[in-house]
Amino acid sequence: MNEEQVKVDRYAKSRDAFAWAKEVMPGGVNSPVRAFKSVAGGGDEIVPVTVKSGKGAMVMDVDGNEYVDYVLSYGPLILGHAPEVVSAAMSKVMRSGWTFGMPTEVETQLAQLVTDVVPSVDVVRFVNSGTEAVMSAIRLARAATGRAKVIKCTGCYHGHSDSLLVQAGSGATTLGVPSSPGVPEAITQNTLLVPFNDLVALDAVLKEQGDEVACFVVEPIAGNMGCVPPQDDYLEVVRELCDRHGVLLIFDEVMTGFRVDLGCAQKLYGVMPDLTCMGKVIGGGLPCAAYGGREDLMRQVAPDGPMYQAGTLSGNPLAMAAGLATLEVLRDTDAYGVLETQTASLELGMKQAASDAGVSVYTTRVGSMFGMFFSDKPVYNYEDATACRVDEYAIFFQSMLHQGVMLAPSAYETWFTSTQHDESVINMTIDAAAVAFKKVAGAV
Ligand SMILES: Cc1ncc(COP(=O)(O)O)c(C=O)c1O
Ligand SMILES: N[C@H](C=O)CCC(=O)O
Repeated sequence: MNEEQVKVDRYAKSRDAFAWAKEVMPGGVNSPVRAFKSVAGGGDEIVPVTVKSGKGAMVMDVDGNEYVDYVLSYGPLILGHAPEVVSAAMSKVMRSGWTFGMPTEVETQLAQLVTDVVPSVDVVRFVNSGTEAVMSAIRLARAATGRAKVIKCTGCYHGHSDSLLVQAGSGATTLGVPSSPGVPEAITQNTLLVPFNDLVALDAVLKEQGDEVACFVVEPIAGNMGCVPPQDDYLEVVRELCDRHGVLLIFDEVMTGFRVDLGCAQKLYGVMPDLTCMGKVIGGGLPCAAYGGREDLMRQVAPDGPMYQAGTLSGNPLAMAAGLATLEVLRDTDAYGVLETQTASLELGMKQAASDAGVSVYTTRVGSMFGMFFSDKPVYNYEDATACRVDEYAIFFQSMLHQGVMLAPSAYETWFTSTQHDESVINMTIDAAAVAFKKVAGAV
């Protein structure tokens, strides 16, 4: 599509849909990043695309435009949109009732699979969102240690619970709201911050306040300031430092869990946390998350123990069935091999296209998590990530959108691929990127 065709409004129905949405929802959305605010400065007047349907690697909007999707609902859809096997599993549940507030066999089946494949998880509790999973794991860490303080990394995002909404990544960075009004200082004063990938800073905080710290919570691969993998032996040394100070280590694997390996990032890197938070892929695209870990810790959760945590829809049969069907495919097929090959060729193609256009980018990748920073330098932490040229990302995003490639509407989100992102859609993406990089080069 050329520039003139783009000007003929191919987003007319999305524009109308969004105008209506804005009247009745804050910003017209139910999660801030969806509002396209941080990519509005790319030269064109754009509105968030309103989606009608999705199949495989593609999403379709209300105007009938099709896009190769690298958002994938921010990670859950590792098998692509509407895979038959997941839809069949959900249909079965739909015929026999989908919430009871009583135990069902499907939740135990999913719990069994999770505890079988995630090395550090002996016992698991299902909840409805990643936010709840991390909030509950921290409550458990505080209950188990009798300590109040929590250490988190700048730029890591652990959901929107009050005590963790401090220098958080994702939408909080995108919108320039490092911490939100409405969170009293009394709540965040127990949250200590260190940069990701910085062992010296963690060591220093632990030496000073370690005996007051309940846990260090970290994304093993940071995915909410773009995709930032851990350096060399970062996670191993983190484990040692936590042990030295009696501090529990919580891996927030809401994004990485079942995405980078069936055994999650902990298996990939061979470092075992005390508690693990899971979300996204574990529910196959339905609202579902979980926290789990060492038996002695998890037995402190009510009703086995005193740490209270509950949920009306927790372990919801529809979500359990979708999650179980998804994880079974991941366990029984070469899904991770396919994802690795396809995403490696995406990375290679993007680097080449950028270099051909003379645009400097720094790419990162772990399996099907991909990051591309408009930067001359490597990105190891939040400071590096926020120094990138986000204005160039906005131009790139808009050009990709017009050419039928849906990227996250923020420079600080990870790109995801699915098993359905085959050679043809990857090649189409790389061709579009060649045009988009030229547009960036022309604009600067
Ligand atoms: C690493 C991480 N933790 C926690 C969350 C919060 O999960 P949710 O949005 O399901 O509450 C997210 C994503 O939003 C995430 O990426
Ligand atoms: N980065 C967030 C989760 O991983 C994106 C989801 C959201 O905030 O809507």
